[in-house]
Amino acid sequence: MAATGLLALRTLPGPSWVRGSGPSVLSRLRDAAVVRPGFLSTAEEETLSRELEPELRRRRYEYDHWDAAIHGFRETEKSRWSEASRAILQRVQAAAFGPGQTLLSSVHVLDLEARGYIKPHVDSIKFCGATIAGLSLLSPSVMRLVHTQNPGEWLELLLEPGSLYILRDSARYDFSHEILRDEESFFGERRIPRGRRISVICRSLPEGMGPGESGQLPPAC
Ligand SMILES: O=C(O)CCC(=O)C(=O)O
Ligand SMILES: [Fe+2]
Ligand SMILES: [Mn+2]
Repeated sequence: MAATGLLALRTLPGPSWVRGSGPSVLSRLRDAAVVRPGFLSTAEEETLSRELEPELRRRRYEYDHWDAAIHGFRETEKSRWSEASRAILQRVQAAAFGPGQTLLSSVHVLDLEARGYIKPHVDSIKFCGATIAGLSLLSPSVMRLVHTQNPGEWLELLLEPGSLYILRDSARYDFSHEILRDEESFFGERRIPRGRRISVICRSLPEGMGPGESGQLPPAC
């Protein structure tokens, strides 16, 4: 029994927080769709949510028109951070971005209420570069990636509080991403009940765009 268990473990096609439609997509996106569970310590999670909470609370949740990608959310673009949070964001930068990549000067903070969700979309290639890196706080959620040309190819990422996800290159350009609504929030067979979730998202600038030009960016990507 033990030997069979070990063998099964060793032949699993990916880590237990990434699932996919098959071994090919899992291995192709191994470095392009990455989840690092426990990236934040509990103290770091608290640092971020304590800093964000008062700013978010001033805003109302939006339940947009039918064609909007995000439902049941409030958000802010934040460029001034406490020293403790800056240290966290620097760790994200070191973990997710290459030395040649410039980041958007403000960080996108998105607060999804428990019944909020994000429909499939690809972030604008005009305003965002090759890499998107997001920290998740408060509630677990499932992010699904679906190949835009071949919907039979998909990945699901289990985003626990304190985790960091990174989407880059093919995962960012060739796949849509979405955050599943509570009724559909399953990671395989496993039900992932959705509560309120805050994400803190860093993005690179499109290649060839200098940091000086980022002042003209729209409020969200
Ligand atoms: O909340 C997230 O982690 C992703 C948000 C997102 O996809 C977006 O704002 O474009
Ligand atoms: Fe997005
Ligand atoms: Mn967006």
